[in-house]
Amino acid sequence: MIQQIYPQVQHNYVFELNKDMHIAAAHFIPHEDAGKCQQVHGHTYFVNITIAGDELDESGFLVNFASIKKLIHKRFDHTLLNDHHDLFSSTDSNYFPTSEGVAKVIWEIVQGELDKKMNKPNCVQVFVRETPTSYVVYRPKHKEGAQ
Ligand SMILES: Nc1nc2c(c(=O)[nH]1)N=C([C@H](O)[C@H](O)COP(=O)(O)OP(=O)(O)OP(=O)(O)O)CN2
Ligand SMILES: [Zn+2]
Repeated sequence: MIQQIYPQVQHNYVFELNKDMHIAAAHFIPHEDAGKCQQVHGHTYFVNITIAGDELDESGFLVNFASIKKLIHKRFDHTLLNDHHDLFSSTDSNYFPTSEGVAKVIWEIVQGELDKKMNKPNCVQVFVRETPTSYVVYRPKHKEGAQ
C-alpha cells in the first residue's frame, strides 16, 4: 500500500484512528458535462477513513479496523459503482458516483455502523483519491454536542 499524505481534520476527541484501503471499481458519470467520464472506466480508489471518539469498546478498540474494511471494501471492490442502485442514482446528481458522491456514501455507511456502537465513535473525515491528480474530502457538518 502506497503511503499517502492526506488532510488532517480538527477535532477535540482523545482517540483518532485511520483506516486506509484500495478499492478497484468501475463507474461512469451519467451527465454530458462529464465528457469522457460518461463512458464506463475504472479506478483504483484510495480511501482513508478517519474515526474519532472519547471511549473505547469492550475490546479496547475505538472500532475494529477490520470491520471498517469489511464494511466498505467488501461492498465496493470489483463492482460497477453505478450498479449500487440503493446508494447511487442515474438521475439525481446528489447521488451520482462521483468522487464527492462516493465519499459521502462511504461516510453514511460508516457512520450508520458506528451509531450502533455503545462507545459512540464518529466518522469525522472520508478521503477519496480517484486518480493520481484528483481527490475529494468529505467532512460531516458538526452535530449538536459534537467535538
Ligand atoms: N469534481 C469532480 N470532477 C470530476 C470527477 C469527479 O468525481 N468529481 N470525475 C471525473 C472522472 O471520473 C475521471 O475519472 C477523473 O477525472 P480527471 O481527474 O480529470 O482525470 P485525468 O486523469 O484525465 O486528469 P489529469 O489532469 O490528466 O491527471 C472527472 N471530473
Ligand atoms: Zn472516473
